[in-house]
Amino acid sequence: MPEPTLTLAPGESPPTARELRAFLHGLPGVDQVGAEERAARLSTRSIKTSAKAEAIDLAIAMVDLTTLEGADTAGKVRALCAKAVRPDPGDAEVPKVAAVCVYPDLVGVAVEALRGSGVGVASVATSFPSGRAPLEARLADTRAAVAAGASEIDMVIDRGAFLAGDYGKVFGEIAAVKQVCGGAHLKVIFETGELVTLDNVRRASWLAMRAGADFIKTSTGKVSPAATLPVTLVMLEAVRDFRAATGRQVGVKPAGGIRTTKDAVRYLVLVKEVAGPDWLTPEWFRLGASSLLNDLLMQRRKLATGVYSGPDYFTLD
Ligand SMILES: O=C[C@H](O)COP(=O)(O)O
Repeated sequence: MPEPTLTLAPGESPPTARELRAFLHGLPGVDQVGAEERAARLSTRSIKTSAKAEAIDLAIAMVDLTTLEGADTAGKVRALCAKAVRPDPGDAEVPKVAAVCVYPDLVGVAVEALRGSGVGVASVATSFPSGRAPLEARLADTRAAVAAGASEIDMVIDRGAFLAGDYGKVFGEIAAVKQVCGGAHLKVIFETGELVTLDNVRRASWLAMRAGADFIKTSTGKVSPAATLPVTLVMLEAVRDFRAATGRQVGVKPAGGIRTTKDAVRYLVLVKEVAGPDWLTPEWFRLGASSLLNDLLMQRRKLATGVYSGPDYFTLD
């Protein structure tokens, strides 16, 4: 990996567009076949029953429980928040999730419902999911979400600018959003299904981390393909190498299309094998999902009781 010559110290001026391009195109190319093969190999790894129980609880604690529909209501968000704090009303041992993720206008409702619970409130500010709005509008969206109490902001990058090679624009926008985040953590969404190649995923990862991302996130959940194991593998390599180069740890959040316990466990194996156990906590790894939690709860109950409760047992995610 190249030396971290472009890392920004506080107050330091950002790299020029030319420097960024040279840096990002100087990153080693991703061996696409190798990445896919390694992800497939790790995904077949089986884990013992006791380890599976631990993995399920860890996965629950890592969920960003998400609702991002045009039809979302305050009532739906309140119900989701209750579920986030107490995922299984019949079992107080089930951990709470990491955060509830909503549109900016519903942040206040979630903040109120989650007060004192320790569950975070994440908001997809920046004109999610397309990001197609003037920067000022995206910054205003972010400011409003932070002012309403969001502890985490999930921003989308301008994929058009990125694909056109306008890395300076993307860098500047991430840095600007980071600035208005204040104390809120910034997750930067690449929409990897639109980035075409794994080389681009690696470039976007380094670009976002250098611009100040606290987390890098695969997808909005609105574009297919969304999260995949090979894409997440490349992002996990990037955060591992970035920490080795700069000393700063950045989290990873695959999101979109993650629906089963089997999928979740595959991601956890990938985290441990690629980035390492330091990332195996909700502080550094999240699963963005609107309909994963119920499967985790059903599999958890089945492991504990031997009986499969069925999808009707739990309230909707
Ligand atoms: O950020 C999270 C995603 O929007 C969730 O996607 P999903 O509905 O496919 O689980």
